[in-house]
Amino acid sequence: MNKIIIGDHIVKSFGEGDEKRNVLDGVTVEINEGEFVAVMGPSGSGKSTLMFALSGTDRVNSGKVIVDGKDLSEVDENELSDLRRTTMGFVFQQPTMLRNLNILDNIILPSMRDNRKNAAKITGKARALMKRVGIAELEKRDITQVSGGQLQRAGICRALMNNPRIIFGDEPTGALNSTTAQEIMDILSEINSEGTAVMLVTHDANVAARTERILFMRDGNIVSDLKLPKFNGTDMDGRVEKVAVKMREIGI
Ligand SMILES: Nc1ncnc2c1ncn2[C@@H]1O[C@H](COP(=O)(O)OP(=O)(O)OP(=O)(O)O)[C@@H](O)[C@H]1O
Repeated sequence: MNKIIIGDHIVKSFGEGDEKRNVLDGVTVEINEGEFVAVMGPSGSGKSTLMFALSGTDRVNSGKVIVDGKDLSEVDENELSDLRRTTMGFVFQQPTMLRNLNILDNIILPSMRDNRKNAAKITGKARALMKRVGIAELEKRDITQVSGGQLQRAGICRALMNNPRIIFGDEPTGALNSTTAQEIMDILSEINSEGTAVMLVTHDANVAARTERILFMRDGNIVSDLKLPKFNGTDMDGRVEKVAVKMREIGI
Protein backbone atom coordinates (compact mmCIF):
# COMPACT_ATOMS: atom_id res chain seq x y z
CA MET A 1 0.00 0.00 0.00
CA ASN A 2 1.29 3.49 -0.82
CA LYS A 3 2.40 5.63 2.08
CA ILE A 4 1.19 9.21 2.14
CA ILE A 5 3.35 10.07 5.17
CA ILE A 6 6.46 8.45 6.59
CA GLY A 7 8.09 9.53 9.82
CA ASP A 8 11.47 7.84 10.27
CA HIS A 9 13.07 8.11 13.70
CA ILE A 10 11.89 11.66 14.16
CA VAL A 11 13.16 13.66 17.08
CA LYS A 12 11.69 17.00 18.09
CA SER A 13 13.09 18.75 21.10
CA PHE A 14 12.29 21.96 22.91
CA GLY A 15 14.46 23.96 25.27
CA GLU A 16 18.21 24.52 25.47
CA GLY A 17 21.07 23.00 27.45
CA ASP A 18 19.97 21.24 30.65
CA GLU A 19 16.37 22.19 29.86
CA LYS A 20 16.43 20.42 26.49
CA ARG A 21 13.81 17.70 26.22
CA ASN A 22 12.83 15.34 23.41
CA VAL A 23 9.10 15.73 22.97
CA LEU A 24 9.29 13.26 20.07
CA ASP A 25 11.91 10.71 20.93
CA GLY A 26 12.68 8.90 17.66
CA VAL A 27 9.17 8.20 16.39
CA THR A 28 8.82 5.94 13.37
CA VAL A 29 5.40 5.72 11.76
CA GLU A 30 3.86 5.26 8.33
CA ILE A 31 0.43 6.47 7.29
CA ASN A 32 -1.10 4.74 4.28
CA GLU A 33 -3.03 6.46 1.50
CA GLY A 34 -6.67 6.66 2.52
CA GLU A 35 -6.10 5.49 6.08
CA PHE A 36 -8.25 6.73 8.99
CA VAL A 37 -6.01 7.16 12.02
CA ALA A 38 -6.46 8.52 15.53
CA VAL A 39 -3.68 9.54 17.90
CA MET A 40 -4.33 9.19 21.62
CA GLY A 41 -2.18 9.55 24.71
CA PRO A 42 -1.88 11.41 27.98
CA SER A 43 -1.66 15.18 27.98
CA GLY A 44 1.87 16.22 27.05
CA SER A 45 2.76 12.87 25.43
CA GLY A 46 3.54 14.58 22.11
CA LYS A 47 0.38 14.03 20.03
CA SER A 48 0.09 17.55 18.61
CA THR A 49 3.86 17.76 18.19
CA LEU A 50 3.74 14.56 16.13
CA MET A 51 1.01 15.99 13.94
CA PHE A 52 2.92 19.24 13.47
CA ALA A 53 6.04 17.26 12.53
CA LEU A 54 4.30 14.91 10.08
CA SER A 55 2.50 17.80 8.39
CA GLY A 56 5.65 19.90 8.02
CA THR A 57 4.12 22.59 10.24
CA ASP A 58 7.25 22.32 12.37
CA ARG A 59 10.67 21.17 11.29
CA VAL A 60 12.11 18.20 13.18
CA ASN A 61 15.54 18.15 14.87
CA SER A 62 16.54 14.81 13.34
CA GLY A 63 15.07 11.90 11.44
CA LYS A 64 13.10 12.13 8.23
CA VAL A 65 9.57 13.11 7.36
CA ILE A 66 8.49 12.06 3.88
CA VAL A 67 5.21 13.39 2.50
CA ASP A 68 3.88 12.03 -0.77
CA GLY A 69 7.39 10.81 -1.61
CA LYS A 70 9.13 14.12 -0.78
CA ASP A 71 11.69 14.34 2.00
CA LEU A 72 10.74 17.52 3.87
CA SER A 73 14.36 18.15 4.88
CA GLU A 74 15.15 18.63 1.19
CA VAL A 75 12.46 21.16 0.33
CA ASP A 76 12.69 24.88 0.95
CA GLU A 77 9.97 26.90 2.69
CA ASN A 78 8.16 27.75 -0.57
CA GLU A 79 8.07 24.14 -1.73
CA LEU A 80 6.98 23.06 1.73
CA SER A 81 4.16 25.53 1.76
CA ASP A 82 3.07 24.39 -1.75
CA LEU A 83 3.17 20.77 -0.65
CA ARG A 84 1.10 21.57 2.43
CA ARG A 85 -1.40 23.54 0.40
CA THR A 86 -1.84 20.91 -2.30
CA THR A 87 -1.63 17.74 -0.21
CA MET A 88 -2.99 18.54 3.24
CA GLY A 89 -6.02 20.00 4.91
CA PHE A 90 -6.17 21.08 8.55
CA VAL A 91 -9.04 21.07 11.01
CA PHE A 92 -8.59 22.46 14.51
CA GLN A 93 -10.54 22.34 17.75
CA GLN A 94 -11.53 25.98 17.31
CA PRO A 95 -11.59 26.82 13.62
CA THR A 96 -9.48 29.92 13.15
CA MET A 97 -11.83 32.14 11.22
CA LEU A 98 -11.90 35.89 10.71
CA ARG A 99 -14.63 37.78 12.53
CA ASN A 100 -15.09 40.40 9.85
CA LEU A 101 -15.87 37.84 7.12
CA ASN A 102 -18.94 35.70 6.67
CA ILE A 103 -18.80 31.89 6.63
CA LEU A 104 -18.48 31.56 2.86
CA ASP A 105 -15.71 34.16 2.63
CA ASN A 106 -13.82 32.46 5.44
CA ILE A 107 -14.00 29.16 3.56
CA ILE A 108 -12.75 30.58 0.27
CA LEU A 109 -10.15 32.99 1.67
CA PRO A 110 -7.09 30.68 1.61
CA SER A 111 -7.91 29.46 -1.92
CA MET A 112 -8.47 33.00 -3.22
CA ARG A 113 -5.17 34.41 -2.02
CA ASP A 114 -3.15 33.41 -5.05
CA ASN A 115 -5.95 32.50 -7.41
CA ARG A 116 -8.31 35.46 -7.70
CA LYS A 117 -9.05 34.89 -11.37
CA ASN A 118 -10.77 31.62 -10.46
CA ALA A 119 -13.08 33.28 -7.95
CA ALA A 120 -16.27 31.93 -9.51
CA LYS A 121 -14.98 28.37 -9.59
CA ILE A 122 -13.68 28.60 -6.02
CA THR A 123 -16.96 30.01 -4.76
CA GLY A 124 -18.87 27.26 -6.58
CA LYS A 125 -16.73 24.62 -4.98
CA ALA A 126 -17.19 26.13 -1.51
CA ARG A 127 -20.96 26.22 -1.99
CA ALA A 128 -20.97 22.56 -3.07
CA LEU A 129 -18.97 21.59 0.01
CA MET A 130 -21.23 23.64 2.30
CA LYS A 131 -24.25 21.91 0.84
CA ARG A 132 -22.62 18.55 1.35
CA VAL A 133 -21.94 19.13 5.06
CA GLY A 134 -25.36 20.70 5.65
CA ILE A 135 -24.53 24.40 6.05
CA ALA A 136 -25.54 25.75 2.63
CA GLU A 137 -28.01 28.20 4.13
CA LEU A 138 -25.40 29.75 6.42
CA GLU A 139 -23.06 31.28 3.88
CA LYS A 140 -23.85 34.88 4.72
CA ARG A 141 -23.78 34.41 8.49
CA ASP A 142 -21.13 35.95 10.61
CA ILE A 143 -18.94 33.38 12.38
CA THR A 144 -20.47 34.45 15.70
CA GLN A 145 -23.96 33.60 14.42
CA VAL A 146 -23.47 29.84 14.03
CA SER A 147 -23.09 26.95 16.46
CA GLY A 148 -19.79 25.24 17.29
CA GLY A 149 -20.78 22.24 15.16
CA GLN A 150 -21.72 24.46 12.22
CA LEU A 151 -18.45 26.34 12.53
CA GLN A 152 -16.55 23.06 12.52
CA ARG A 153 -18.42 22.00 9.38
CA ALA A 154 -17.24 25.25 7.82
CA GLY A 155 -13.70 24.42 8.99
CA ILE A 156 -13.96 21.06 7.24
CA CYS A 157 -15.16 22.75 4.03
CA ARG A 158 -12.15 25.06 4.16
CA ALA A 159 -9.82 22.07 4.68
CA LEU A 160 -11.34 20.30 1.67
CA MET A 161 -11.10 23.19 -0.78
CA ASN A 162 -7.88 21.95 -2.38
CA ASN A 163 -8.82 18.26 -2.51
CA PRO A 164 -6.19 17.22 0.03
CA ARG A 165 -4.79 13.69 0.17
CA ILE A 166 -4.74 13.85 3.95
CA ILE A 167 -6.70 15.81 6.55
CA PHE A 168 -5.01 16.46 9.88
CA GLY A 169 -7.35 17.18 12.78
CA ASP A 170 -6.11 18.42 16.13
CA GLU A 171 -9.01 17.59 18.45
CA PRO A 172 -11.59 18.51 15.80
CA THR A 173 -14.42 17.39 18.10
CA GLY A 174 -12.85 18.59 21.35
CA ALA A 175 -15.13 21.60 21.77
CA LEU A 176 -18.36 19.83 20.76
CA ASN A 177 -21.00 17.86 22.63
CA SER A 178 -21.06 14.12 21.99
CA THR A 179 -23.92 14.17 19.46
CA THR A 180 -22.33 16.95 17.42
CA ALA A 181 -18.96 15.23 17.72
CA GLN A 182 -20.41 12.09 16.16
CA GLU A 183 -21.97 14.17 13.35
CA ILE A 184 -18.56 15.64 12.61
CA MET A 185 -17.13 12.11 12.66
CA ASP A 186 -19.84 11.07 10.16
CA ILE A 187 -18.57 13.77 7.81
CA LEU A 188 -14.92 12.86 8.30
CA SER A 189 -15.75 9.16 7.79
CA GLU A 190 -17.53 9.95 4.55
CA ILE A 191 -14.58 12.00 3.32
CA ASN A 192 -12.27 9.16 4.31
CA SER A 193 -14.40 6.58 2.52
CA GLU A 194 -13.81 8.54 -0.69
CA GLY A 195 -10.06 8.00 -0.33
CA THR A 196 -8.75 10.94 1.71
CA ALA A 197 -6.55 9.87 4.61
CA VAL A 198 -7.56 11.37 7.95
CA MET A 199 -5.32 11.61 10.99
CA LEU A 200 -6.77 13.13 14.12
CA VAL A 201 -5.66 13.71 17.68
CA THR A 202 -8.37 12.96 20.19
CA HIS A 203 -8.93 12.28 23.88
CA ASP A 204 -12.32 10.71 23.17
CA ALA A 205 -12.63 6.91 22.89
CA ASN A 206 -15.93 7.37 21.02
CA VAL A 207 -14.14 9.41 18.37
CA ALA A 208 -11.10 7.12 18.12
CA ALA A 209 -13.39 4.07 17.83
CA ARG A 210 -14.71 5.44 14.52
CA THR A 211 -11.26 5.16 12.94
CA GLU A 212 -9.42 2.05 11.77
CA ARG A 213 -6.10 2.57 13.50
CA ILE A 214 -5.23 4.17 16.81
CA LEU A 215 -1.69 5.21 17.65
CA PHE A 216 -1.16 5.48 21.41
CA MET A 217 1.61 7.81 22.55
CA ARG A 218 3.45 8.06 25.81
CA ASP A 219 6.49 10.20 26.61
CA GLY A 220 7.25 11.07 22.99
CA ASN A 221 6.92 7.58 21.57
CA ILE A 222 4.23 5.50 19.91
CA VAL A 223 3.76 2.66 22.37
CA SER A 224 0.84 0.88 20.74
CA ASP A 225 -0.72 0.67 17.28
CA LEU A 226 -4.27 -0.70 17.51
CA LYS A 227 -6.03 -1.77 14.30
CA LEU A 228 -9.79 -1.97 13.98
CA PRO A 229 -11.90 -3.03 11.01
CA LYS A 230 -13.28 -0.12 8.97
CA PHE A 231 -16.38 1.18 10.76
CA ASN A 232 -19.59 0.11 9.04
CA GLY A 233 -22.06 1.46 11.55
CA THR A 234 -22.15 -1.64 13.73
CA ASP A 235 -20.53 -2.79 16.99
CA MET A 236 -19.70 0.71 18.23
CA ASP A 237 -19.80 -0.53 21.84
CA GLY A 238 -17.30 -3.30 21.12
CA ARG A 239 -14.98 -0.86 19.36
CA VAL A 240 -15.14 1.69 22.16
CA GLU A 241 -14.41 -1.06 24.67
CA LYS A 242 -11.29 -2.13 22.71
CA VAL A 243 -10.06 1.47 22.76
CA ALA A 244 -10.92 1.87 26.45
CA VAL A 245 -9.01 -1.31 27.36
CA LYS A 246 -5.92 0.04 25.58
CA MET A 247 -6.34 3.45 27.21
CA ARG A 248 -6.35 1.82 30.65
CA GLU A 249 -3.30 -0.24 29.68
CA ILE A 250 -1.41 2.89 28.60
CA GLY A 251 -2.66 4.77 31.66
CA ILE A 252 -4.71 7.49 29.96
N1 LIG B 1 6.75 25.27 21.31
C1 LIG B 1 7.03 24.57 22.43
N2 LIG B 1 8.00 24.96 23.28
C2 LIG B 1 8.30 24.24 24.38
N3 LIG B 1 7.66 23.11 24.75
C3 LIG B 1 6.67 22.69 23.95
C4 LIG B 1 6.29 23.38 22.76
N4 LIG B 1 5.27 22.70 22.18
C5 LIG B 1 5.01 21.64 22.97
N5 LIG B 1 5.85 21.62 24.04
C6 LIG B 1 5.87 20.63 25.10
O1 LIG B 1 5.94 19.35 24.50
C7 LIG B 1 5.17 18.42 25.22
C8 LIG B 1 4.20 17.74 24.27
O2 LIG B 1 3.28 18.70 23.81
P1 LIG B 1 2.06 18.31 22.84
O3 LIG B 1 1.25 19.53 22.66
O4 LIG B 1 2.57 17.61 21.65
O5 LIG B 1 1.29 17.26 23.78
P2 LIG B 1 -0.13 16.59 23.57
O6 LIG B 1 0.06 15.14 23.77
O7 LIG B 1 -0.73 17.03 22.29
O8 LIG B 1 -0.90 17.19 24.83
P3 LIG B 1 -2.43 17.64 25.05
O9 LIG B 1 -3.21 16.36 25.06
O10 LIG B 1 -2.38 18.28 26.40
O11 LIG B 1 -2.80 18.58 23.96
C9 LIG B 1 4.49 19.17 26.33
O12 LIG B 1 5.22 18.96 27.52
C10 LIG B 1 4.57 20.60 25.90
O13 LIG B 1 4.64 21.47 26.99
